[in-house]
Amino acid sequence: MSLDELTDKEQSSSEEIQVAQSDSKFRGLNPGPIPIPAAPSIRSLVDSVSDERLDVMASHQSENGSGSISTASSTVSSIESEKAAYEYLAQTPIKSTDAHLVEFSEAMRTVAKALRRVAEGKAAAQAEAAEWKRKYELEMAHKQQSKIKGCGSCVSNDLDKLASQLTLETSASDQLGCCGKHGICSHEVLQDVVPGPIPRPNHKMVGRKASFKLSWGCNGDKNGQHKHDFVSFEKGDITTAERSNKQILLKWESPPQTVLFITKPNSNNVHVLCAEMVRWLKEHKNINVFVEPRVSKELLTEDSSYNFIQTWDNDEEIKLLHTKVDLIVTLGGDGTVLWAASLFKGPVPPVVAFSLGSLGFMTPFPSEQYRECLDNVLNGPFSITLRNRLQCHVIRDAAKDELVTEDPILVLNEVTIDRGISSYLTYLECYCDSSFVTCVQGDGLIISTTSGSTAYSLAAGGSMVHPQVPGILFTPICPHSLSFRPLILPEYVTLRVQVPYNSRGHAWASFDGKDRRQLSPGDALICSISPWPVPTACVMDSTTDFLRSIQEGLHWNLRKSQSFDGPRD
Ligand SMILES: NC(=O)c1ccc[n+]([C@@H]2O[C@H](COP(=O)([O-])OP(=O)(O)OC[C@H]3O[C@@H](n4cnc5c(N)ncnc54)[C@H](O)[C@@H]3O)[C@@H](O)[C@H]2O)c1
Ligand SMILES: Nc1ncnc2c1ncn2[C@@H]1O[C@H](COP(=O)(O)OP(=O)(O)OP(=O)(O)O)[C@@H](O)[C@H]1O
Repeated sequence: MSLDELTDKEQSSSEEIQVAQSDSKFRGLNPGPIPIPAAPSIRSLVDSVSDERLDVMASHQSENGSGSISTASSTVSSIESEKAAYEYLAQTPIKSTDAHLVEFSEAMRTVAKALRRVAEGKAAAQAEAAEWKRKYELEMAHKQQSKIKGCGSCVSNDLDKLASQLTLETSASDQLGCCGKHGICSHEVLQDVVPGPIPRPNHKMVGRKASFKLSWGCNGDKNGQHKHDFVSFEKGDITTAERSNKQILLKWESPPQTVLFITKPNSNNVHVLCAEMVRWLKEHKNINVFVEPRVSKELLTEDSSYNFIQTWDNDEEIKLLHTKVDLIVTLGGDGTVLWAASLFKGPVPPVVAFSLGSLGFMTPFPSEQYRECLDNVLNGPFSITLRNRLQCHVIRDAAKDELVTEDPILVLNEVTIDRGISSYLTYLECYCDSSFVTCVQGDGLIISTTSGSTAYSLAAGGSMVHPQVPGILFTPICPHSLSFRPLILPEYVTLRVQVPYNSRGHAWASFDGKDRRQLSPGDALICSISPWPVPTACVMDSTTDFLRSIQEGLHWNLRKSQSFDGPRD
């Protein structure tokens, strides 16, 4: 076959070639029949080897240091392999036979496979490095917290459990219950006098945060206790009769004293209601109130009698808010709940979300009845939904040798990786723990919590999932494939999304619809469930509130009933 014929043939066989390449690249399995590559395709194979060479060179430091790649039959240097490929090309006469080409294609495939394996090893090493960094940070946090008075053994247990969760060996439900067998103690990290801004003279000193206990129970369950051993092996029988998660109740053990308000900006309704609620809480419940700096300024400008409100001045003080605040009240829509959650990079106090938005999926409390609702919550007990968050790390290829990586970002809804302003398909390699999942070619990918399942993931065709279901949703955005169905993965996995070196463009990650970050070829995003969920108060209970939201918010399965008259069996 002449070169001209080969060039003509390339057009028609390009799809086959792409499939063959992706087989060898991503699965490392027997790729099946090999299409005969045309001359320009040989060139592209060499180019792809060249691209991957960069990857291999970059990964030498994190590999065993030998600077060589081990394959089943031989050890090949990536640079040598490329050189050899070019030499081979130079030696191959234009009138080479199909057999030569097939042989060459096989050789290139073997090299590509080996390079791929090295690239995967590198990505795994990066993921591992990120985990170790987090463990180190945990250790530092542990040291800091051990200075703080409280339930010392609980802190250490908690951190141990947290660390073990990071190694992805325990389920979230196992972490629960540090102080008591059937609940969670809230007072591991509290101290008598908390650091922070100096209170104004007429401020009541905040001593300790309110103490509470969580218990698990459901209607008709008399003992109301959570069974930890939900999988037991007795007399040779395995049973799952006792479920890990039942409706969770929060019962105050000491009265809550401090409430933080987070409010939607630029809304007059919200502003008026906030001013009214703040005053009511102070005058009728003697509650200390924190508001955002913007709101503090607004209220004090209007009326100096609001001088009892407290606020913060900088990020360091925000980091301490969780040690002072018993309850968060949000006034707005779902976006305000997301905003409130984003302020807390660690533990989050229970959130009471009042609906002042249009949809209000996570805002079940009616603002008109705020007195009654707040009374119920302040007195307790009340049901909560523990909403998992995803902890996302961006790992930069360019910063692979640096000790300090970017801070993790916590999302309540989802992290989205999309094509941003690029007009090319996103090209993303996805791994779940150490297994290759798939390669996304389309507009992007949504990695969502179950709370986020009714947000962007839903719009992209994902399932709606009850927020207490322990899972992570993997939902493609406009995949250019006929068979890419969304997945739901277990909560204990770590997902890694990598922009491959041979990607045509950049990808963009956004976190709960905010904080867009560019991902360049070689960069990766690593996500796992965070140990810090967002506890949201329920009006009724988790399930009733969820069903009410999908029925009233989304008009789920709304259809006129069929009339009685008409044909019958
Ligand atoms: N095509 C889409 O549906 C699409 C596109 C971009 C972003 N979003 C969503 O918007 C969220 C950010 O919300 P925002 O209020 O800051 O932006 P926004 O003001 O653009 O509002 C987005 C809409 O999504 C709704 N929403 C948010 N979280 C939800 C949830 N968990 N369940 C059901 N509905 C939910 C909100 O009520 C609002 O109506 C992102 O996390 C993402 O899920 C959706
Ligand atoms: N306290 C806040 N500070 C800064 N931005 C906020 C705050 N609260 C909410 N936002 C932002 O304001 C936007 C609108 O908020 P929200 O979604 O609560 O209102 P909405 O759009 O009226 O309600 P819905 O989402 O139900 O339609 C969101 O993008 C959110 O991130």
